[in-house]
Amino acid sequence: MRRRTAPRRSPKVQPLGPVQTYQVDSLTHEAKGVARFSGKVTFIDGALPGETVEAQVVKAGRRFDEANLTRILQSSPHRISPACVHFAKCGGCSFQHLAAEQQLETKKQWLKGQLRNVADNAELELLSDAPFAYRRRARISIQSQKEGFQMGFRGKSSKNIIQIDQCLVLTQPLQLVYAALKKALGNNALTSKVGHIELLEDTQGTSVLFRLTAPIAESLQAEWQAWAKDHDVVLYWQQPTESKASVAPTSLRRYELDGLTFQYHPQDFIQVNQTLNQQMVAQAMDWLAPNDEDVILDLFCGVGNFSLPLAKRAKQVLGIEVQESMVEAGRKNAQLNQLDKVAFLAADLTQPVSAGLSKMGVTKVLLDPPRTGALEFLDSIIKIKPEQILYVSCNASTLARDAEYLVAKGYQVSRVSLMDMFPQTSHVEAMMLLQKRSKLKGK
Ligand SMILES: C[S@@+](CC[C@H](N)C(=O)[O-])C[C@H]1O[C@@H](n2cnc3c(N)ncnc32)[C@H](O)[C@@H]1O
Ligand code: SF4
Repeated sequence: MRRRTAPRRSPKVQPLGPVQTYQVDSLTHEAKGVARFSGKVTFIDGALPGETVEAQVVKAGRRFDEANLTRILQSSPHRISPACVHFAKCGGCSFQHLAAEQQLETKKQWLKGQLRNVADNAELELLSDAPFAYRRRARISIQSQKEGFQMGFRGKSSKNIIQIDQCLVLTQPLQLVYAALKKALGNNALTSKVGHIELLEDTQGTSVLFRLTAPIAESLQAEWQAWAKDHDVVLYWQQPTESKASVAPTSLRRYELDGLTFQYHPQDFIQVNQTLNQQMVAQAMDWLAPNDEDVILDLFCGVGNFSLPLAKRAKQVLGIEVQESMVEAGRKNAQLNQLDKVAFLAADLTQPVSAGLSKMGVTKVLLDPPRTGALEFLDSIIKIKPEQILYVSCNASTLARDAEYLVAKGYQVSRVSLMDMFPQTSHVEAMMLLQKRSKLKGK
């Protein structure tokens, strides 16, 4: 018997509010203008501090409203014309309407505000580089439609894919690959069998990884291999049944840093901004100043981006990472670079690690956790009593939370730096050096 399905309830659509005039006071870290109307906070997409704008409420809440900018009555002196034609719709960038130096100022203020309880007096140092053409990795979405296909990124205010012709934050070689791909995919049988495409640029050149949603014929695969050869691109395929593409050891990727070579699978984590990564690792070596008496833990170590440079300078280094495949890559990278003072361990750092860490005589700890931070592992770090902790963070609020915990347990913030890894976006990366308080007092 056929089951009757309940009629789908359409989502409740809120009626649009009237267009009203707002004075914009400040900017959220997600680049929304903050204004008040009759005392109620309103977040206005696209509005800048100091501006008088007209906006229409699109979502009314109990505590705040969200509104769309309809007209700028008085513009901010820091407003600029976005360089990318897709900026209004594309969810990839949020700050292109704000001058580069003001973007940095906004990020500095946001980071300072987050760290006010632990580093109120610390001078905020800065690492930054080119405002565009910095992304050496990107994930492109593909959506096949009757009338053609969409290739691009998710939209700002919807999950829909926005058709992108050129993305200015990609490195120049990736922009060329993107354009060539877009041309070749038009009307090609592959288009309806691909969900995502991953682009990568490193010391090996550029690569394209197709994440297939359905198997494809060998002849089609051969056709694309020929395309890749013509465009000097390495091609990888992730089959619909695979969680990661199968890649032969001879086809692994490589990048270089600090005179070292790092080999990795094209889907392993690597830092997206190559220049900033070089500056960041150099700064970490400078601040932590590893020497031949230091025993150092590199937590959340990936394929050894910090562990190997540390191992060039320290007595002993242990890198810990949850992904077995990256731990294995770290070990191979140590061999590749003939570094024998570094070991790697696979462990989940949301749990205590039973590897006798407190007996190692650890002097310094470097940690670079994901956005969620490292709260669960902080007690384990404190137990080891390192003299210094270098915290690399991609989320200022979890950094602030973790730093407050460490400060309460006897550490003191000595240096903080904003690292502008992702210009034009609201992402804030930071580095913080903490010293054991007794050490600072010379006890
Ligand atoms: C921000 S990346 C940093 C990687 C590396 N330090 C680098 O610079 O390339 C964070 C790393 O933490 C790892 N990770 C995430 N959750 C983890 C966990 N619970 N335990 C251990 N490692 C974890 C990820 O696999 C990733 O490699
Ligand atoms: S991510 Fe690329 S396409 Fe999207 S707005 Fe930024 S520069 Fe333009």
